[in-house]
Amino acid sequence: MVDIAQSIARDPVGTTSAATVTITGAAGQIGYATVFRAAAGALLGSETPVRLRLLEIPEAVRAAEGVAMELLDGAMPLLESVDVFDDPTAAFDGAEVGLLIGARPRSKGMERADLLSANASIFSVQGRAINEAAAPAFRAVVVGNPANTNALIAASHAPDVPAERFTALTRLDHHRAEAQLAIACGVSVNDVDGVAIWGNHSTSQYVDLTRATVRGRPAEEVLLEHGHDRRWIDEFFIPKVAKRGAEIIEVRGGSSVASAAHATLRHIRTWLRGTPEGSWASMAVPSTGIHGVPEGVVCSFPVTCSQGRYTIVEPWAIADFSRARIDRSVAELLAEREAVEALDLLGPRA
Ligand SMILES: NC(=O)C1=CN([C@@H]2O[C@H](COP(=O)(O)OP(=O)(O)OC[C@H]3O[C@@H](n4cnc5c(N)ncnc54)[C@H](O)[C@@H]3O)[C@@H](O)[C@H]2O)C=CC1
Ligand SMILES: O=C([O-])CC(=O)C(=O)O
Repeated sequence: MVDIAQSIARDPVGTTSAATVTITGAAGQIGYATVFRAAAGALLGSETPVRLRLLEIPEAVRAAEGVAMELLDGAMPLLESVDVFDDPTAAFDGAEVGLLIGARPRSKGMERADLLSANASIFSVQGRAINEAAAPAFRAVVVGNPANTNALIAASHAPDVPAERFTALTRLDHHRAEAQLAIACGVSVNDVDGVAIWGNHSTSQYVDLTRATVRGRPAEEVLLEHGHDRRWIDEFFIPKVAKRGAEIIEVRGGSSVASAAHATLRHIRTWLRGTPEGSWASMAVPSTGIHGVPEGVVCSFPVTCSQGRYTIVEPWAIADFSRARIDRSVAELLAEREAVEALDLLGPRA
């Protein structure tokens, strides 16, 4: 079977064959915000037709059918088909891309760690379904929280699918960091580059500006000109980005939806279509032991992408300032791993 990334890379202008995309939690908020844009070309490009397979729990299947009806009502030229399932194995049949969104969101006052026991079992079931039914080229992004550890669980139950195909979403954090950096420097997001998110998609994440640039100059130098020193980065900027999810819940009255959908689409699009020359994105991926992060956790790193493959950026001399923060977030990932091991949720590949 042709890998969808190679197919897109080979023929970016017109005759790419349809891709099968499974979206879980399709009747939920992020699902609803994602499916229409996926059907309109924002996921795989405006040349690639899509076959959407929507997975929901039985209680929400009717709502998902309503979403499918609306998709049909859009008369969307790229939408080849849309089907609704409550059986994970049927939903992942032939899937080349999986957007694993379906899970409970947190509400006011909850930490993302509180979702571990509520959501983890979903991903063992889906990992097994993917192992059984997905296409050989399958790639997944896990959005449902705690996203990194849910991706680890899914991968552990899918031993026949390469582990590196299970990733988790930290692109939203990456976008948040770009936006806050641009605001602090009074420039457009188009003028900033090189931010990186390390570790867990949680408040322990390390938002790294050490390689970031603003109009090609070191971001820390430009921030200083705007009155923002290293202390400001540590005490204001990093927590601002890491706690943005809670701030949105506080202000909007519900967790991030459209920005999460947008980041999910960009994550897959970047993976399949590549990062611009000299630039990187942040993705949570199974650690290879690189950058001092042990194997056995799904950790966010700066990555470059080309032809459907991502590569964690080459190790650089990480300052003590950064090292301590990366290690703290990795320690949290290791603790989450221990917690799911204790719940017996890791599968045969663990
Ligand atoms: N990684 C990230 O950057 C972000 C992650 N999230 C997470 O995304 C997840 C979804 O958020 P929302 O869409 O706002 O929640 P929602 O409650 O609006 O929708 C979740 C949907 O998932 C469905 N679902 C639950 N269990 C399922 C299963 N086993 N199979 C298929 N579908 C299932 C529910 O029926 C519901 O329709 C939450 O866990 C949230 O914390 C949210 C924002 C950002
Ligand atoms: O904070 C939450 O619960 C939702 C989320 O993951 C985010 O907005 O980053």
